[in-house]
Amino acid sequence: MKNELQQLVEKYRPLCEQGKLADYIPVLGKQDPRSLGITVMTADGQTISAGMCPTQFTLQSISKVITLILAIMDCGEEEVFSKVGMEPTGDPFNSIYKMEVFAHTRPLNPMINAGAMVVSSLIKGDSIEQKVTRIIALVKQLTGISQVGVMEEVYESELEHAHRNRALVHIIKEMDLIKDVDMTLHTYLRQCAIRVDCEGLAKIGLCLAQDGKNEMGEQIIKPTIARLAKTFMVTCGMYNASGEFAIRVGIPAKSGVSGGILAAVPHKMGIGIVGPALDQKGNSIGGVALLTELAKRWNLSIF
Ligand SMILES: NC(=O)CC[C@H](N)C(=O)O
Repeated sequence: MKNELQQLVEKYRPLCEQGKLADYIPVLGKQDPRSLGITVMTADGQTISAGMCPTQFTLQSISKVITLILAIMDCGEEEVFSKVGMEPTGDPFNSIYKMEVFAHTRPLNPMINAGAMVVSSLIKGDSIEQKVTRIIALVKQLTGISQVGVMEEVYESELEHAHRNRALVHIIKEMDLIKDVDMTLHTYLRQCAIRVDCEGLAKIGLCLAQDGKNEMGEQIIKPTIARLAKTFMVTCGMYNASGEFAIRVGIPAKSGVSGGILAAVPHKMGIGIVGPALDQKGNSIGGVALLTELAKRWNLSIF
């Protein structure tokens, strides 16, 4: 298995040169575009890693899955879904288009930036710090990494250029979906800058794959919430490439502009990938290719 993974990483590493770093967050533009790595953690207890990847990277949009889980734990499904919908948009993650043109009363889903900011505002805590500490606590519990924290450099870098997210947070304020604009924006940007590694992502994936039970068999997330998270990953997890990804790969997955991909193969394995060079829709170009071939070889599609 290790050799096979290593060969696949080597096969797709050259493809990374065709991708582009997410330089709209300047610090992310400094990553090595040729790095690509993967960790697979199986339900029967094996952990296999291959490739070369940054030892640590930020969750970015992958954090949207974690905060959705936490907000539902905190407030319940009913309250969360009174403020954010369940439908894919078919638009880029930071698009303002549908928020405006169709005068929706709430963002279409929790995996786009507007929806994720509404979700972050629902997390219990009286300050940015309290909310983010609770998000980090869940990430620690899920990944088993004790050193989880915010990569301040990435947070600062994004904050300086967060014009579109500032626009979106004001739109959701106007819709009366959040109370505090600054608290919401900063909580969201800090959750995006939480540091993880490939193994951590694979662990989160395995926990979701096992209906909320971690590798020790402890129930960390209720099965109903784990199911909900996986369903959103299938319908909206890969931005406006989610349809094609479901057909070609067929695994619940969530990507981030750091090049990370979190994937959960029900009852089989969790997969963590990072490859910072992105395709046009913002997904890791090498990571998606790697996962596509892996899904075929190992027959991983849930469909
Ligand atoms: N797709 C992403 O990973 C986007 C996350 C990023 N922090 C942003 O809001 O733009």
